[in-house]
Formats: sequence, structure tokens, C-alpha cells
Amino acid sequence: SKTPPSDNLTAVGPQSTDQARVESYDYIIVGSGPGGGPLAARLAIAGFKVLLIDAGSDQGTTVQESAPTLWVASTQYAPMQWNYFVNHFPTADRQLQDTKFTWQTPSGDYFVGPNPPNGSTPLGILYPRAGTLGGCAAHNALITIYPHDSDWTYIGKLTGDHSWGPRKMRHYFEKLENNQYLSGHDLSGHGTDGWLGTNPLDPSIIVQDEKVTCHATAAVAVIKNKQVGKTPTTVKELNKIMDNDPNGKGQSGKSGLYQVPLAVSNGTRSSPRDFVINTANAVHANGTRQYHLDIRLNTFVTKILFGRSGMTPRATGVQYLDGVGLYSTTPSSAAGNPTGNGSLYATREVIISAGAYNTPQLLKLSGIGPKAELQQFDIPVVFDSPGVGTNLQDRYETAVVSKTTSSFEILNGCSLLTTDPDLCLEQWQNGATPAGRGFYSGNAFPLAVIKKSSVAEDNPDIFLFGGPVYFRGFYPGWADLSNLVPGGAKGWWSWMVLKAHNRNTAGTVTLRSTNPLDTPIINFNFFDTGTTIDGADD
Ligand SMILES: Cc1cc2nc3c(=O)[nH]c(=O)nc-3n(C[C@H](O)[C@H](O)[C@H](O)COP(=O)(O)OP(=O)(O)OC[C@H]3O[C@@H](n4cnc5c(N)ncnc54)[C@H](O)[C@@H]3O)c2cc1C
Repeated sequence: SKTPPSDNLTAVGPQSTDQARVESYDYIIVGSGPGGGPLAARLAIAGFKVLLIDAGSDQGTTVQESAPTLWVASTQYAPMQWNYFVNHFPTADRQLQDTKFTWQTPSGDYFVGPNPPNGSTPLGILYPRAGTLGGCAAHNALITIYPHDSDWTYIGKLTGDHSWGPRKMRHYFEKLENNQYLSGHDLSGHGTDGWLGTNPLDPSIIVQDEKVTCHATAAVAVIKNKQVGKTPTTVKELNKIMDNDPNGKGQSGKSGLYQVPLAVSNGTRSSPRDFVINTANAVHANGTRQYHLDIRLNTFVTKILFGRSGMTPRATGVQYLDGVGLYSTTPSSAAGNPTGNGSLYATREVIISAGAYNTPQLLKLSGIGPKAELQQFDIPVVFDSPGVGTNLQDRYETAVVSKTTSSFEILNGCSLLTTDPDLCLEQWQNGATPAGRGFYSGNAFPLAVIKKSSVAEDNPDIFLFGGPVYFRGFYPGWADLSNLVPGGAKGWWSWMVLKAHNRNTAGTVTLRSTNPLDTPIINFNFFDTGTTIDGADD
């Protein structure tokens, strides 16, 4: 079960009446996702006074956040939902070729696809994010794949800091992982007492559905170019055709069919939210607080404050607005108005880990960014840094969906909270073991294929994950049961194809206005650089 929030969560929060609390910290960290959350916890454990700020609230005890399959529903769960609309391409004619292109109609509704009602405004492609404690790790698809060693070497080269090297980074993975699926097997390169639980969907659930094991058999036939023979009906038979553990030492470079390791602990989502809360709540034997980690929620940082040491600007604090659902990505049902404002200060560092869109936006609004762009908005330049808001990258995602006439039995009783009772939810809530908790203890995509495209260099560059739903990407309403299982026919299967080692570096985040509650303009400029050698044709 999930740890409920403690007093520390609002210790210096907007609702607090305890003004005697520390108002100056060693470190202030903005954003509690996988970037900021664990860092805040580690700094507090190391003995520093730390304030972690997030614009969102804590939804960690809700089923939307904690039941793994319900990540789907959580992307549409208003209390944590941040809807961005991004451009994949710079020109309208290329954008409009995507059938998921979304418009705002004159009545304020979303319209997806070509031929919107007259007077509609173009929005772009939905990019769901989570504004909540734990950041997007509170609603993401939980897939936990260890990076290639070449990624770490590359970062080491880029930064000139070789502590990013593969050997050192494997050590950090061992420290953070709580591996729960390899007990009794080779655990080298894994950890067992970290804060991040890892587990695939229990294989005994997969073998209950012959249609899923048929997909596994077919995948092996394609990627290994050999017939498997009999479709597996037992875990032992399934294990025989699957490759072992994609996260093992040296394994991440190998192609094959895998079960997807998930950020799941005993059937429940595992995320930085738990690490942060457990650190803030930790007490000594005598009941006093063990670490100084304060968490301020519903607090939207609008500006970084600077002092100067000589000619060099130094971040000393942040300005903020208090309130629920302030950012303009919040759906209207959950949006609110500011209830207060103020400033907070740090003696050592202010660390911005507000995600790939909000970090550059906040830096620019605070005067750090390309001079010409800042001057265009009359923002005083603190430091001319042309790289801020450039080099935005993502793994391009594309779906292959198929349909058969018979149903996936694995989905029986699962309604994604649209019926009361939702039988799969009941099983998840009442099951005594991960296997007993059923389908909702996985992320709905039980199979994964790792593969090399024709242009891959050293490592496989294609990651595919497959599951029994109609998933064609993100658009408003994508997670409605009627869209994932159209016509109620549970015979859909989707393989999502992700291109890793993307060579497109043309993505940008630029200011739309000086209002910090406005979203920036996000343009991925997909395929604009590196196109022909990028494996896109594959
Ligand atoms: C739908 C979806 C599915 C995904 N699936 C996977 C997956 O299966 N596996 C995987 O490895 N990755 C997945 N990802 C990606 C992964 O979740 C992100 O890479 C990761 O969360 C990024 O971490 P972060 O800390 O940089 O930012 P975020 O997680 O975005 O956290 C940023 C935090 O900053 C807060 N914030 C922003 N601006 C401000 C401000 N001005 N003031 C105060 N707080 C602010 C936000 O509220 C948020 O909590 C997925 C992402 C999405 C959106």
C-alpha cells in the first residue's frame, strides 16, 4: 500500500500556519519528477536543508496513479493532468497530415482530425504530462529500460565529466533498483534494496491468454526468423521463447523478445514520489525528524532570483504563486486562481528540474537564454545562453494496430474505471500476490521487442511494445475505453514502435509570452535534421 502524505508535505506549504519553519534552505529544487525528486531526497539524506517545490498536488494514493494499467486513465485524470499541444512539424501542411491534429472549437471543445467546425483554432498534437508530486513518473507507462552503455559514454564526452561513464552509472542503477523479478537468478548489475521497484507483469497472467502468447510466438518467428512450434501454455514454455531480462549487465545491447520491466513494486506503481515521501517522513527512534526535506506543493515558480558574485550571476531564490491548477495546461475542471505569492531563498543552489518544456521556459523568463529572444519580450538579460530551449529531442513513436474477430481473454472484467464495479480493479485491490492482482498490475503492454534498424550503429535502436488495445498515439480522449477498445470488440492489438538514438536535434522551446502561466511554443521539427540516415524509412 502507498504511504499517505505526512505533515511535512505541507510544512511550508500554502495551507501551513507554522511560519516558524525554516525559510532559508541549502538547496531549493523546483520539480519533483525523476530529475528533481530523487535529487532532493539524496541531498536531504546527505544532511542538507532542502526544499522541494512542485506546481501540482499529491495524487499518490489514488488508483489512477497507483494501479499500473490505470496509467492510461491517469493521463486524463484532471487533478494531475497537464495538456500540452505541441508541433511535430514547423508548417501547417505537414502538421495537418497527422489525423490526431487537434483544434479548439468555438464552443471550447476539442476536435480531433481534419475538417473542424468553422471558426476552430488549431492547437497541435496532444502531449500529456503530469503536474503532480513525482512529475510524469506519476502517470507514465512505467517501462524501465536500462540505457545503452554508449549513451553514458556519449554524455561523458559531451560534458567532459567522465563520472557519467557506464561503469559508474551501472553502480547508481544498482543503488536505486529494488529488483523483484530475478530472485534466484543472476542479479549482477541489479540492485535489491533501492527505492525503485522493478517487475514485469507476472508471466502466469500472460499464459492465461492464448492470443497474447500467439503474438509472442509470432514475434519470435519474425525477429529470429525461425518457427517456434507449439504456442506456450505454461510459464516454463513461455520463458523458453523469451529472452532474459533486457536490463542485465551487457544485455541492453542485445536484440530479442522480452517481457517489459516496469516501475512496479508488489503490483503497485513505484516512483520518485515514494522515495521523496519516505525521506520526508523518516524519523529517528525517538520520533524526531531524520532528514530536513520540506515539500511545498501547489506552488508554481514564476521566476528565479539572482544575486551577483563579482561579474557572475548566482541564483539565490525563487518567486512563486500559490494555488491549485494554475498552469494553463490544467483542464478547466481542475484549474484555479492564485491564492498567494512570495519568495524563498537558498544559500547553496537553486536547481531547476521542471521538465523538458518548463525548465527552458522558466530560465528564459528569468533572463537566461538567447539574448535576441529575451530582448524581443523586454526581459532583462542575466546571461546570454543561446542553447536554452534548443536541441529538444524525443523518440518518435508510431503504431501498428491489428484487429481479429476473437477477444483477448486477459481483458475480461477490465473497464478502466468506466463500470462500477470494475472487476479488474477489484482483483488488483484484493489480490494477495502480484500474480493474484491480475492484469492491472502491468501496464497493458506485456511484450517488448528490441531490434536493430538497417542504420543502427552499435546498439539496437528500435524498441517495440505490444498490448491488446487500439493505441494510435495521444489525442484528447485517447484513453477513453471506447477509443482503446472501439465497438467493445476486445480483439485489437497494437505494436508501438519507438525510435531510439534519434539524430534529429532541431526541436525548440520558445516563449509565447512573458506570462509564466502560458505554455511556451514547442516545436519538435521532427525529421528536419538527420532524416535520411535516421532509419525512419524502416
Ligand atoms: C504519457 C507518458 C508516458 C511515458 N512513459 C514512459 C515510460 O514508460 N518509461 C520511461 O522511462 N519514461 C516514460 N515517459 C517519460 C518520463 O516520464 C519523463 O522522461 C520523466 O518524467 C521526466 O522527468 P523530469 O523530472 O525531467 O520531468 P517531469 O517528470 O515532467 O517533472 C517535472 C515536474 O516539475 C513540475 N513543474 C514544472 N514547472 C514548474 C514550475 N514552474 N513550478 C513548480 N513546479 C513545476 C511539474 O509539476 C512536474 O511535477 C513518459 C512520459 C509521458 C508523458
